[in-house]
Amino acid sequence: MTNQEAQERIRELSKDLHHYNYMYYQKHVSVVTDYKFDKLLEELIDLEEKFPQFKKDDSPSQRVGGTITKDFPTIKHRYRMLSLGNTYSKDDLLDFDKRLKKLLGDDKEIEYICELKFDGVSISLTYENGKLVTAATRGDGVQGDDVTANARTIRTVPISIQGNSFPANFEVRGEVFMPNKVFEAINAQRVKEGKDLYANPRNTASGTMKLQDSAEVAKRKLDAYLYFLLGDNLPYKTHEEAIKAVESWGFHVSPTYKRCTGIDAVMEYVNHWEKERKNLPVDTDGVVIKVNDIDLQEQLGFTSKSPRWAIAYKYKAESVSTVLNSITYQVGRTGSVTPVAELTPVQLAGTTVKRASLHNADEIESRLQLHENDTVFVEKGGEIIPKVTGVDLTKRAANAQAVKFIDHCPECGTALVRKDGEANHYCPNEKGCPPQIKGRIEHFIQRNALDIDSMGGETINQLFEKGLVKNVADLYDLTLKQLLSLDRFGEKSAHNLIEGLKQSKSISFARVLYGLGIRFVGKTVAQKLAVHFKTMEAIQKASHDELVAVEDIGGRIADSLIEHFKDTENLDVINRLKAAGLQFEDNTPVLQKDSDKLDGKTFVVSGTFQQFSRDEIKQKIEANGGKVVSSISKKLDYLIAGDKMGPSKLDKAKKLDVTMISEDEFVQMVGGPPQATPTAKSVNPTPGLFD
Ligand SMILES: NC(=O)c1ccc[n+]([C@@H]2O[C@H](COP(=O)([O-])OP(=O)(O)OC[C@H]3O[C@@H](n4cnc5c(N)ncnc54)[C@H](O)[C@@H]3O)[C@@H](O)[C@H]2O)c1
Ligand SMILES: [Zn+2]
Repeated sequence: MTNQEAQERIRELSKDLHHYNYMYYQKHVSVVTDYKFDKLLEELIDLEEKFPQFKKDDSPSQRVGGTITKDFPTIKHRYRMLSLGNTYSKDDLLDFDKRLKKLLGDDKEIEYICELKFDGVSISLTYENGKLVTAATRGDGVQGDDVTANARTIRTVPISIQGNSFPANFEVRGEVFMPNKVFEAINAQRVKEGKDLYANPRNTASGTMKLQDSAEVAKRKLDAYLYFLLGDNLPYKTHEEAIKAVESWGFHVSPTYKRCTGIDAVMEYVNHWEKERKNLPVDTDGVVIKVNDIDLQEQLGFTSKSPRWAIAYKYKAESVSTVLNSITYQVGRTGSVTPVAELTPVQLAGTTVKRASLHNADEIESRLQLHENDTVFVEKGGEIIPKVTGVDLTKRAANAQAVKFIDHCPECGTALVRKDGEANHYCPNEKGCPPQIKGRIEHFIQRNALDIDSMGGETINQLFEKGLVKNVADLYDLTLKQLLSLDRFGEKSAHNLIEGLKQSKSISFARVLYGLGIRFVGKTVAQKLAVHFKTMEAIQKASHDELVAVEDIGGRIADSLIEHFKDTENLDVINRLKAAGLQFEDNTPVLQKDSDKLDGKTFVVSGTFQQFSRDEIKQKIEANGGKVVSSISKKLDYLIAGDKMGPSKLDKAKKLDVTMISEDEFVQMVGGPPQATPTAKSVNPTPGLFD
């Protein structure tokens, strides 16, 4: 390779790697596989070693890959957060062990701690006097994003540590991840909603940690494993002791770590988990091998990017090649079109793979540049949904045609549209496109909406095919006779369905509104709209300004509502549902505002009370302008402590110095029990459930 070629290649590699880093850390998207990324980085490091004159200070080989964003305040790390040297080769592990022995000038077997390498996002948590004060992402290693509010939603991250055997100031580091079960459930829900699938748990976890709304983060049920303790003058001599201490303070430490003396024992651990890791509830992409003795760690020190006393051995994602037979296109409830690769069946990581996700047009035409009958590589992205990762160009026929994304809906023939800035194509034929119509009916009858569980997908199919149901209002015109004309539909099923429809007439307005499937009107939004406007009529009449004045209703939602009500067919459906007797008025009792005495104050209610039920006390707080929250934090104004309050609540409140008041003190604050509420008390049978 000439100097010029090397310079050119280094420039090219640096540019690509910078781009992949940007996409991975900022956009939570893997443009290439980790394996490919690591190989390119290795090539760059290699070239820079041979041609050091072309190595730049800002080369991806010299810096931790992440960056900070402008969406969050920045936190400067007290101790730099580094990356790890990594390898896919077992020989390199032997070299690593040899290198360390040489550096230490001692031939004695080294004691290592092996841990699994969890595939998520790194997090740094700092504690002062046992209280969580900050949580930061790794960022560029020097400073990271302040994601404290989001980290607080992770149930296994203690906000306050029990006991008193911990250092006054310390930092713990670990990995925030999304358990595979949670990831699958989220994707299953997205399928139902006709939305794009998330690619893998790691990117979903990293995207989730960067959400602005921590209530949304809480719903995503992230978890965290901690694996590193830092602080000044800590008493621990080994990494293992430190980890055990971290565990004893109530942090979530994966029990999979193991002390291994000598590299042979390390190899055994690596080999054991290569298969076994597939049974874990979380993705792992390798093993991290750390020198156990902290003195030795200090002797070995760091390079610019990673500690010399640790290395990551990464398992190669299993990949197979197979033939792409065709591409099919699925149209979801919202009209979004998802391409799916139909493959010659092949065995992969224990299952037969026949289909793989292709995401969108860019994936097909730009990233993969698929041609007909290509031989493609398939990997299990995050071990779950198989994914086409690349094309074996050596097997491509000379005359193969490039695949073009369809331009018309495969279901109804309407020209597809793609909105600016969106990756997906949509079929705009909302009213006439069968999967969209059927999808809307499925949405309407689901458990969170009208809850008509006597009706399944197959029934909807038949009703649609026979022309009996074209929209949700048609459901209420169905007759017993029509139902009995359906295949495999007996008396009993027919009666059940009619009964289900009848019962749905008492379902609350908020759920009916949600069931209509208006774009962007999810469960919470529907609830807010129903409570605020009380009637469908009022919502229909509301102006854009009036809509966005409601808490949590943004411009996009308002636009969508206004758009929906402009359509005469939609109005017709609403009117027919009304005529059929469905609820279009909110009848949750009107809360009378007593005063503004508690304006801006937050409360946690815990235990049981003499004069109030918990719901009453909550109503009273709100009626006086206060807000009820569910968890005790430093920022909390008052904890109203009743009888049988949970001891952990009490402890926490004391630790955080939260003001605790009794029921009587609360009554004095607002004056008298609520007038509007009935006398019968609904005592909460399980104290602690509410808070
Ligand atoms: N596919 C892509 O486009 C793309 C782009 C950028 C980076 N990446 C991937 O990310 C890697 C670089 O990321 P990185 O710098 O975080 O390095 P890394 O993933 O190789 O290792 C360091 C990280 O491992 C994590 N970790 C998990 N378990 C751990 C444990 N038990 N002990 C210590 N650390 C543990 C920590 O978060 C730590 O920051 C690349 O090697 C590549 O595989 C992929
Ligand atoms: Zn269509």
